Amino acid sequence: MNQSKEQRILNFVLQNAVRGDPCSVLETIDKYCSQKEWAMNVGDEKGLILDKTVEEVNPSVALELGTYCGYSAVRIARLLKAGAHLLTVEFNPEFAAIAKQMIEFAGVQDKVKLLEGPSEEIIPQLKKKYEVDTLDFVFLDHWKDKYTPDTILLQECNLLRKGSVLLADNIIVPGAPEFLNYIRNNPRFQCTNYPSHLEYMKVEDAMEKAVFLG
Ligand SMILES: C[C@H](C[C@H]1O[C@@H](n2cnc3c(N)ncnc32)[C@H](O)[C@@H]1O)NC(=O)c1cc(-c2ccc(F)cc2)cc(O)c1O
Ligand SMILES: [Mg+2]
Repeated sequence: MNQSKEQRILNFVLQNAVRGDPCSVLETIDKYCSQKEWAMNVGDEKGLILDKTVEEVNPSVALELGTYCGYSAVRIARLLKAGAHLLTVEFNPEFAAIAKQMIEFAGVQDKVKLLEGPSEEIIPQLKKKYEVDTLDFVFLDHWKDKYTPDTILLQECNLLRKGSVLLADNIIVPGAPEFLNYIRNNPRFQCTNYPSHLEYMKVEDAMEKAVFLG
């Protein structure tokens, strides 16, 4: 049975990146996806915005919705301080299996917990089952029409505290218009827009940062 694109990306990393070196894994994925096959990783340009936000927040507990191949999980985990960890949620079992291997090859598996299942089921389990108190940082990168319901769910589950930072990918492409409307008109969030480009393309995209005001 011929391989999936995601399996080809993983194989290219296993054959060309340096085991245990997260930067090498990120560079190798970016090389493959810009030169050979496009894929929906946050990529190197928007990745810099993600880096700066993670460094600014310096989270102890971070959540990512939409792991895909694990590119942004590796990107976030490589910046986490000792004792900090990332919970990343992916509901497609094939993608989750690829991401698990990507995270382990990069050597960040001790900082990342990959949770397989839909975000709407996992978010309500974070406190009791995954011993989360509150989240310092949330990266929204899953189905774009899930950004709003899951942001509401995070609040209902008391997972946000004053100063929790949300960062959402793909504000322009594929676009998250209802999320933008919700979050920018919600007095409990302070929003900042970061214009950028769609990963590996000259197409305009943007990220939106939203700080929860409590
Ligand atoms: C949605 C995907 C990312 C992943 O999210 C998982 N997922 C979903 N819903 C849930 C859930 N409810 N719970 C857990 N996981 C969940 C899924 O299985 C994918 O692996 N991301 C995108 O679709 C995406 C698409 C584009 C894009 C841009 C231009 C084009 F012409 C075509 C595509 C760019 C991007 O930057 C993306 O991020
Ligand atoms: Mg994305």
